[in-house]
Amino acid sequence: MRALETPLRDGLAALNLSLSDAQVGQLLDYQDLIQKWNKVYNLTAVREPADMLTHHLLDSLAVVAPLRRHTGGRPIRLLDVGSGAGLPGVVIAICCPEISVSCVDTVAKKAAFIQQAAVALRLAHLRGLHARVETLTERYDVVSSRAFASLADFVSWSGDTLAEQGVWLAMKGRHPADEIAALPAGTEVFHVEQLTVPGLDAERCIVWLRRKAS
Ligand SMILES: C[S@@+](CC[C@H](N)C(=O)[O-])C[C@H]1O[C@@H](n2cnc3c(N)ncnc32)[C@H](O)[C@@H]1O
Repeated sequence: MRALETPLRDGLAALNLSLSDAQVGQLLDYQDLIQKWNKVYNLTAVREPADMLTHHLLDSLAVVAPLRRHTGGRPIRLLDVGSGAGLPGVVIAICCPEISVSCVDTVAKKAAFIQQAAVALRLAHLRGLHARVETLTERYDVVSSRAFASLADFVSWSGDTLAEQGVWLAMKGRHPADEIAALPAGTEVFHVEQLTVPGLDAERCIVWLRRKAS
C-alpha cells in the first residue's frame, strides 16, 4: 500500500467515486509529481502531503461526479482556466478519459508542468497551454476554474472559448452572492451546487453558468 492510498480511497468512497486501481495509482503519482517539482515550478503553497491530498486532490475530485452528471459520459472538450499545477484539470483528465482536457496558465513553468504530467501519467488527452485565456479562440464544451478570479472576470476573459451550448463550471468556497450579482448581463447562473469535500471543514460549491438565450 502506498503512502496516502488509504485516505485517498476513503475519500473516493465518501465521494461515491468508483475508480480503477490504475486511476488511483495515477492520482498518487500526480501528487508525487507536484511534490517533486513544487520547489522548481512553485506550483502550490500547500506543502504537507496529507494537506495536499485534502486541499487539492479530494477538493478537485469533488467536481468529478457533478461534471459526469452534466456530460452524461459524452466525449467533450474541457478548458481549465488558470490551472496552476493542474487543479482541477489533471484530476478530471485522470478520472474521465473520455474528456479532452486543456489546462491554460499564463505562467510558462506551470503549463510545462502539465505537459510533463501528461507524459509521465500517460494521459494523451491532456495538454498544457501557455497563454492568457483572453487570447484563446478554440471552443470548449465546459470551461472550468478553481481559485482563479471573480465570476465576472472569469466569464468575460474566457467568453471567446465557450462553445455555443457550452457551460462554465466555477469552483468556489461559500455561495458567492456578490459575485453572482456582478455578472455581465448576457450570463446567467443555472445552478449553485453545494459540495462536501471529505476531510475538509470548509464550504465549497460549484457555480454553473451559461450564456443567456437571446
Ligand atoms: C490561485 S492560482 C489557482 C491554480 C489552480 N487552479 C488551483 O486551484 O490550485 C491562479 C492561476 O491563474 C493563472 N492566471 C492568472 N491570470 C490568468 C489568465 N488571464 N489566463 C490564464 N491563467 C491565468 C495564474 O498564473 C495562477 O497559476
